[in-house]
Amino acid sequence: MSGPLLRVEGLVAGYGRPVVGPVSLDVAPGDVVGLWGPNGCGKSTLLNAIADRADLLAGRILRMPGLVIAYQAQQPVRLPSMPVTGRELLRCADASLHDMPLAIDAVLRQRIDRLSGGQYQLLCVWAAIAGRADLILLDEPTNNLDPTREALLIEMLTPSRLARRDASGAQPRPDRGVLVVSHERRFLEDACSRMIEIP
Ligand SMILES: Nc1ncnc2c1ncn2[C@@H]1O[C@H](COP(=O)(O)OP(=O)(O)OP(=O)(O)O)[C@@H](O)[C@H]1O
Repeated sequence: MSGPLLRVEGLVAGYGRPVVGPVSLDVAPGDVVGLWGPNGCGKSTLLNAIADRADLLAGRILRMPGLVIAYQAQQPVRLPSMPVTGRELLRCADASLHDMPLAIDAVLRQRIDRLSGGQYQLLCVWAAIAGRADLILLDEPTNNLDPTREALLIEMLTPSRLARRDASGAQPRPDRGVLVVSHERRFLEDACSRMIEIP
């Protein structure tokens, strides 16, 4: 693979009217890129535009041909009644159970509507990270997480954990990228290879 997974050039995005931009950035294989900025500056809107959920009002978004994107929303949808287990949720997301942290393994048999906010958040992040996506978009993934689980999330985002293995299973390849939004600057400094500030 050569070239970036994603290239954003002079992007202005919004909902009928512009709320963010112009912004330019690249996400290359192996990158974990943080988007930081104050509440309301348009971080989620930028992710939404990349995931085709907001209006692209100027500029352009170039995606590697065949790029598979996983998108973790700021508030993962959870209805009052969802009689689905953690394991079934991961199966729907085509997420691997390989190398899964114990904290996630512990909730696999439970119904997702009975998980705590932090348990559900971490499960959803794993569903995005451990699936087949080449580019993973995470919006405020630390929501509801205690310090232990936040440290676990940082570990889940290390390049060696994100890398896919080749056919022999031996050689991890840095062929995936992550774009992560947070208003927590310290988390991004610890988790990301690079940060971009949205004014
Ligand atoms: N669906 C929508 N329709 C219209 N305006 C919206 C919509 N979603 C967000 N906005 C507006 O876009 C602006 C940017 O919101 P956005 O959620 O992208 O900011 P953010 O930087 O992610 O904020 P936060 O840190 O609080 O999550 C805000 O003024 C918000 O009111």
